[in-house]
Amino acid sequence: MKVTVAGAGYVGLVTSACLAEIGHQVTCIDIQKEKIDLLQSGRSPIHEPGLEPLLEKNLRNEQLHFTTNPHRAYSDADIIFIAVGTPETRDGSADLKYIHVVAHTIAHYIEQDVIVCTKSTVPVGTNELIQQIIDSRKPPNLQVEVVANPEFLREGAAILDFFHGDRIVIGTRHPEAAAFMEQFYLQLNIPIMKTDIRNAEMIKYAANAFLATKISFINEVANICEHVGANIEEVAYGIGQDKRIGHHFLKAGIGYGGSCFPKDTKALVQFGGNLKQRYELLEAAINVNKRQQSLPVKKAKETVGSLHGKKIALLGLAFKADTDDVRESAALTIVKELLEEGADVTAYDPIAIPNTRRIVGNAIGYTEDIRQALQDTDLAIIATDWDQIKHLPLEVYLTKMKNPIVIDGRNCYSLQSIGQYPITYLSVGRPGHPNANNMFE
Ligand SMILES: NC(=O)c1ccc[n+]([C@@H]2O[C@H](COP(=O)([O-])OP(=O)(O)OC[C@H]3O[C@@H](n4cnc5c(N)ncnc54)[C@H](O)[C@@H]3O)[C@@H](O)[C@H]2O)c1
Ligand SMILES: O=c1ccn([C@@H]2O[C@H](COP(=O)(O)OP(=O)(O)O[C@H]3O[C@H](CO)[C@@H](O)[C@H](O)[C@H]3O)[C@@H](O)[C@H]2O)c(=O)[nH]1
Repeated sequence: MKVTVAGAGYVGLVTSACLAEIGHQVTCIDIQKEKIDLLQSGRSPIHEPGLEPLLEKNLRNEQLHFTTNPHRAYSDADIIFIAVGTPETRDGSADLKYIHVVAHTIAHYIEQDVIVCTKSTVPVGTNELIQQIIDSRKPPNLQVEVVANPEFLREGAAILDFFHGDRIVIGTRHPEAAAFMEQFYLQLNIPIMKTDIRNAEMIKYAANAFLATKISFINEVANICEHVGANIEEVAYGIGQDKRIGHHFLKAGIGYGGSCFPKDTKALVQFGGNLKQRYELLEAAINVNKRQQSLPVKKAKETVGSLHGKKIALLGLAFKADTDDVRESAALTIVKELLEEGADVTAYDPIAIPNTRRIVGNAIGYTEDIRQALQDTDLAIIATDWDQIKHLPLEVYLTKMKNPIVIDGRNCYSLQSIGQYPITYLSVGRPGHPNANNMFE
């Protein structure tokens, strides 16, 4: 089948590479020429495990093409996936400007009947708007059916999620389009849920809101654990054993980041606000997350006093391991706060330095050598649970740092192993925190 994917970002590239891999003829279009030039040379603009080999292979065997030419992309497509960005506007709502442009472009260039499938995360009602834009501008003899098909992939595990997702959601009012989509995805052998457009749109926001709330919930519990001398890892395991709760997404830390949870939770709150329907639980989850991202610097000040002139190693910049994405990363909040305190910061990350430098510039130092980052420092803050950090021999903190004080925002080390070294160690929701006390005393 001839498939076109609009947008060569995370979702667009993973969708393009995976659909080519299962035998479709895929054309991926983007408006950024540099991105398309890079992709045509077989290189990926993003770091995603397993993506580059799939891109290379399918480019070579001509299953996959990249273009900036809308006529080439849209005129003879059987199915078009929209995967353009829906970033956050100043008030937190989703900015639909890329969606509007792509809908206009599709209407202008199509030359045959086509299904248009929206993978971008869009507020309820947007797919109906896309349908209206296309219907009012397309050649009158052509039939276009817009389907909501939200994407649930995680960065760092995106290829795995494409082939082994928990479900595929297909939202359409049109039985033939639903049957077409079901057939299209059949070979993936993933449970398919067919529903209407608005339900599909809402499912995506509700899923992200639930997961973000689960993280803020466990972080709240972690903060209480710190003050009563309990251990959040034991507590999370204990509650997760209840099948109704489950073990996933109960890892306490310095909050969620990335391109989705922060943006989609704010969009849902804003969306509710427009309907005069406050979403108070989600507002609280967002506020808890904000506070959580500020915990490392707060703990640093409580431990060493003024940070002015202190030499600090920031270990990890990406919003989570296995990605070079720093969008809404807790590390960026930490950098901002450390700079406000007048600290001298050197950041380590195996792959996210270029993306960070684009935002932060040279206000901090950077290194891909973790030992160099720690050299002669007064304090280290861990912001990402990279394997390189988790597997660092703990002696390195003693041999490299001026003062071995480690504030671990991702609970990278077991208390047992860290306890064998004279390191001042503060993690999230585990004993050893100086504020710990016995509430029953
Ligand atoms: N990143 C994720 O893990 C993820 C997962 C699920 C859903 N989503 C959602 O998918 C959408 C895309 O996310 P992303 O992270 O891939 O975005 P992104 O910002 O990385 O990429 C979007 C791409 O679309 C391109 N684009 C903009 N207008 C275009 C047009 N008219 N024609 C062709 N290309 C155009 C941009 O140049 C950019 O390369 C968003 O709505 C996001 O919320 C993202
Ligand atoms: O127990 C946990 C799990 C995650 N996180 C943090 O939460 C953030 C998001 O992690 P994750 O969900 O793994 O990454 P994303 O790639 O942002 O994926 C989320 O956002 C995507 C975009 O909408 C969805 O498609 C995915 O289903 C959804 O998991 C990261 O900062 C993690 O460090 C925690 O702090 N504790």
